[in-house]
Amino acid sequence: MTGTAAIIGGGVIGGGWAARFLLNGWDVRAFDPDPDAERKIGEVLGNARRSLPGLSDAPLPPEGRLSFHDNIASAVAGAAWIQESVPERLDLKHVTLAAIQAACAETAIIGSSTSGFRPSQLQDGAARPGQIVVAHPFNPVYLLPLIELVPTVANPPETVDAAKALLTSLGLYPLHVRQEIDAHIADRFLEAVWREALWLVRDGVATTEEIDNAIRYGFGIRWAQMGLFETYRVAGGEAGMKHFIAQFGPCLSWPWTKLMDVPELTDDLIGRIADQSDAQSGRHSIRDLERIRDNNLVAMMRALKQQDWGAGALLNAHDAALKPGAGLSGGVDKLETLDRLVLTLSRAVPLDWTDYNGHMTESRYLDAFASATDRFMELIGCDSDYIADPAGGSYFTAETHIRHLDEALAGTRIRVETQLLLGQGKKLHLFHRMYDGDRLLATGEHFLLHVSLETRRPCAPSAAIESALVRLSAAQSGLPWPEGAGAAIRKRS
Ligand SMILES: NC(=O)C1=CN([C@@H]2O[C@H](COP(=O)(O)OP(=O)(O)OC[C@H]3O[C@@H](n4cnc5c(N)ncnc54)[C@H](O)[C@@H]3O)[C@@H](O)[C@H]2O)C=CC1
Ligand SMILES: C[N+](C)(C)CC(=O)CC(=O)[O-]
Repeated sequence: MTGTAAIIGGGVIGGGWAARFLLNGWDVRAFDPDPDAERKIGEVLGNARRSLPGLSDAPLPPEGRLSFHDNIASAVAGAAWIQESVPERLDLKHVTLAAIQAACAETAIIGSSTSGFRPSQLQDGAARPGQIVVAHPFNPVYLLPLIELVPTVANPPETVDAAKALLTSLGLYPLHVRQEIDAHIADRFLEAVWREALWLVRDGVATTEEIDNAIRYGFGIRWAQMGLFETYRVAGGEAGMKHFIAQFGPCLSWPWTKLMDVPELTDDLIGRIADQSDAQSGRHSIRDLERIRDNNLVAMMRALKQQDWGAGALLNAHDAALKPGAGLSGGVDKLETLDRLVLTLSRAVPLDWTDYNGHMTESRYLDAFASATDRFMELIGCDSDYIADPAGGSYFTAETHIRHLDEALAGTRIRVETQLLLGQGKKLHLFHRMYDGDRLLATGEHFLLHVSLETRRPCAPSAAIESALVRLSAAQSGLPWPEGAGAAIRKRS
């Protein structure tokens, strides 16, 4: 699903929304009175371009077009989704929503990024309350999937369903908050933890760094994959959740927690927090910290993809839904249509594929070529069913030669085209070329043998695979022998 979105307010959050829409193929029309807005959104978009596309193992649609507008009326023209992300002041939100509704289509959905206001507060006095919902994101919006979608009874169910479908198509997870409350669900947690942390600093119990370490070396990692209740279920052991609550319930009462009291934000406390934060992180610029955060988030979420768990399972489901381009076999060729090189891989370079030289690291070239080979095997019929069949077999790689010809940076959209050099009996000789547009980045030459998975010895493939190879050899017979094929590393004079 693509279309046109309007972003009203292009700061930290509006910029993130713009990037999320653009990189999922939507055109974005932005309005922000700040003369620096274009630069700021451009910087957020730069971070998003290097991190979001590679999070997906399927190709994202071509990037949409970003335009800047002098006023709200011009920005919202033709937009199917309008995201309001102006500062957190109710009077400003009301004025902004009124200006949006005066000019936008009645069918458009207006999402507000508000962290704390209830949707009924935003709808109060609106021309068409049913058009406005809370769509509360998490920073960075281009990477984190959670959106708290908070409607009221004024919103028709079709609007809520349409909002969910649209947000899901952007790779987001719309958590439908069924009962509106101040600060929704997630910010209630964040504020509770934040209050406790403020007390710990105020009382001199811990520094900002010690508090961050207490989170990131322990329960923070746990929360990222199982949340709170599943984590505590495990902690209850075989005796279960009731035992867990009986054992730890008494800890909830004073003096262990100060969650209900708010420490006074005196100049002294604010100064202490700012000084400690400078000592902890002042050596990094905010842009550096954003990049470090994005690298870590991508690496963690890609690890969760491998486990098909939590946010990783969500991302895998999104990959599968991307059309064309579901997983390994998506967005690439089908054998029936081939009379040329075979497109065997189309994806972006993930952040965790890059190294200390700032470009795609060497082992990932083999990773990409191995995926291309897997896809080629699928195309000729050596797919998971064939490999699982006791009478079947598989291909084992016997020799590989990779040439690194040009650099690929994080986010670069790469594709691999494959030439069949030999497909005869048990022998399979492939030549992969990796491109960024017309730029040849690398070649991979691979010699494989078809092997019986029972005897572990080379043997001829099935008749169906042999005939697919014959068809493909004939289709590619006019292609010249690739430059660089058959070459080894020669002694240089
Ligand atoms: N920063 C965060 O961590 C999160 C913030 N939010 C919510 O997102 C909203 C925006 O917050 P941030 O992006 O952090 O603030 P911000 O201060 O970074 O950006 C606000 C932007 O709105 C622009 N603006 C001011 N008046 C405007 C107007 N009349 N029309 C259009 N644009 C106008 C400003 O120039 C600025 O670029 C708030 O409602 C906030 O609660 C939601 C999730 C996380
Ligand atoms: C601090 N905050 C309330 C603005 C935070 C959020 O709304 C969500 C987030 O990204 O942490």
